[in-house]
Amino acid sequence: MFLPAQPIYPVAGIREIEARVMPGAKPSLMERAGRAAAEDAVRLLIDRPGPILVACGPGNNGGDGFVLARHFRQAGREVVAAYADDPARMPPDAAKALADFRASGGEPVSSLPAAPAGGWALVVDALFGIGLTRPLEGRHAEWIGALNQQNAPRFALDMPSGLDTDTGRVLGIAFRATHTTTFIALKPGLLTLDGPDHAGEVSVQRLDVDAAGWLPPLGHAVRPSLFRPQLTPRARNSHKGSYGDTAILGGAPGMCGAALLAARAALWLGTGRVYAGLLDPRAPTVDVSNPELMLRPADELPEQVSALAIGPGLGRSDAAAALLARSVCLDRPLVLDADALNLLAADPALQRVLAARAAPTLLTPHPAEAGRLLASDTAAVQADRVAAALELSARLRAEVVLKGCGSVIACSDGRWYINGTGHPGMASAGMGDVLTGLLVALLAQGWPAERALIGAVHLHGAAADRLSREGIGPVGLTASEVIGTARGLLNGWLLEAQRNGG
Ligand SMILES: NC(=O)C1=CN([C@@H]2O[C@H](COP(=O)(O)OP(=O)(O)OC[C@H]3O[C@@H](n4cnc5c(N)ncnc54)[C@H](OP(=O)(O)O)[C@@H]3O)[C@@H](O)[C@H]2O)[C@@H](O)CC1
Ligand SMILES: Nc1ncnc2c1ncn2[C@@H]1O[C@H](COP(=O)(O)OP(=O)(O)O)[C@@H](O)[C@H]1O
Ligand SMILES: [K+]
Repeated sequence: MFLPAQPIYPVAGIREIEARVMPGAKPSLMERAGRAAAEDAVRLLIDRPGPILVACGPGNNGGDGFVLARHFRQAGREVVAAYADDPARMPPDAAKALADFRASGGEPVSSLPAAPAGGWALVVDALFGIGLTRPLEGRHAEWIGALNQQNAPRFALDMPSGLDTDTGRVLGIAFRATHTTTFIALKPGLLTLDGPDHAGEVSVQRLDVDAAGWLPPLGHAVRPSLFRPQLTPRARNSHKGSYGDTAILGGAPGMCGAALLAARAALWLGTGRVYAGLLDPRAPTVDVSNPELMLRPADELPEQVSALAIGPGLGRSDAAAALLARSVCLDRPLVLDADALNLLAADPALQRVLAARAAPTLLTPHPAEAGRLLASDTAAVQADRVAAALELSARLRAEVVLKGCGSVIACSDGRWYINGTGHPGMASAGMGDVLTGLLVALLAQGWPAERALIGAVHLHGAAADRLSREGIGPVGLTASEVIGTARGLLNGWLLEAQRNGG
């Protein structure tokens, strides 16, 4: 279960690795890629008779497509390869793949044929991979539009054509794959923004290339192995002081629920004692469904907690700003969320104080909050989520999660992660507050900042995924429901870790 985290490389990294593979290596990378993709495709073809359509593009991605097409031809399968670019401009490996396809008796057609009566058995996109440099238009865009209409499994080689490899942005139009086989290693664009909607199920074919051996990766896809060292059993001889105290600050008039959600999440995830400091003078003094919580006026909280979170339902009043300024000065692990981030964005002096903190700072912005913090906007952040998260992390010397589809976690030393759990059912009010509560709970129990952030983000999404599998979501999933399931999952991982060697 605790599989190693998979490396992720942007285009520049893949190119660097590719350049280090011995030029004359046999079989060539393209032969390996086309064959490996064909092997993955066989799985998609089970019980699907009929011809395979392979759309090949002008570069090496097209070459991979011709290798795949040749393998299927040689296996006796009917294949139609569509190719309408200029063979004179083909890179040498791709030209050889085309020649080999012809030598096997195949001949490409130059327009995209209509589907046969029984439909295609499989539609393969070998138009563009990591070499896409600009938005697709004209014939290429038309082909992709037509391929997306086919009622068959849609299989992308390396990248769905039209998806930007480094950012997951759609450049004009993009192939909507049900499955993608990507070569050498994962790429950010498969995992964040529009990537997951276009890549479908992703399989990595390493092609016998030891990518991490050539180029130590800065990026990884999140797996529980990244926080496995924290999954240790509780000492029998322990007490509530052993599991930390935490305080959640927020709860302005009309927004107490946000702070209570975070506080509940912190309690249910194992914090020894949880305080909620509420700004609303008419806030409840007890949470009847969780009377374990200690509700206090925001300025009457103990300051010596193990970890602190500020932001859920905080608002932007003067009192909120004063509370934030005080919190930033406490020498404790500190999570900033929601309006704490908005107040911070408007206060450059406070940003300098924050960046000089000795204790860990963790920021949990969604794209709009990240845009304000970077003095840019949501669109600029979404245009390159990894870069935006890294910039924020470096500027404020903080660990950052940029939330949304494929949450990006950036660390101030330049390493980054993309989380794969979670779904659009989480786009519902209060979900971010629950993440803040999970995170501060792990910090209070002594998890180091980076592992706590990775663990909380992964757990949050995994809990929502489990609920969805049970029919609780995606539609109508509530943030409260995620809390109990997250508790169950964390306990499950703890048990699993003990079974696998304590
Ligand atoms: N790296 C590896 O280790 C391995 C790589 N392999 C494979 O090679 C792929 C990378 O190949 P690649 O570099 O030839 O790029 P690719 O994606 O085929 O496209 C480039 C072509 O598209 C063109 N073009 C670009 N944008 C365009 C647009 N909007 N509209 C129209 N044209 C556009 C561009 O032309 P230009 O920009 O020069 O006009 C050029 O002709 C990689 O994804 C993988 O599949 C595997 O074989 C083995 C291991
Ligand atoms: N489409 C999605 N896919 C995966 N996770 C999502 C998606 N939409 C929202 N989420 C997650 O749900 C949470 C929403 O947080 P946030 O935007 O702060 O909401 P709120 O302010 O309502 O609490 C984040 O952790 C985010 O990553
Ligand atoms: K492709």
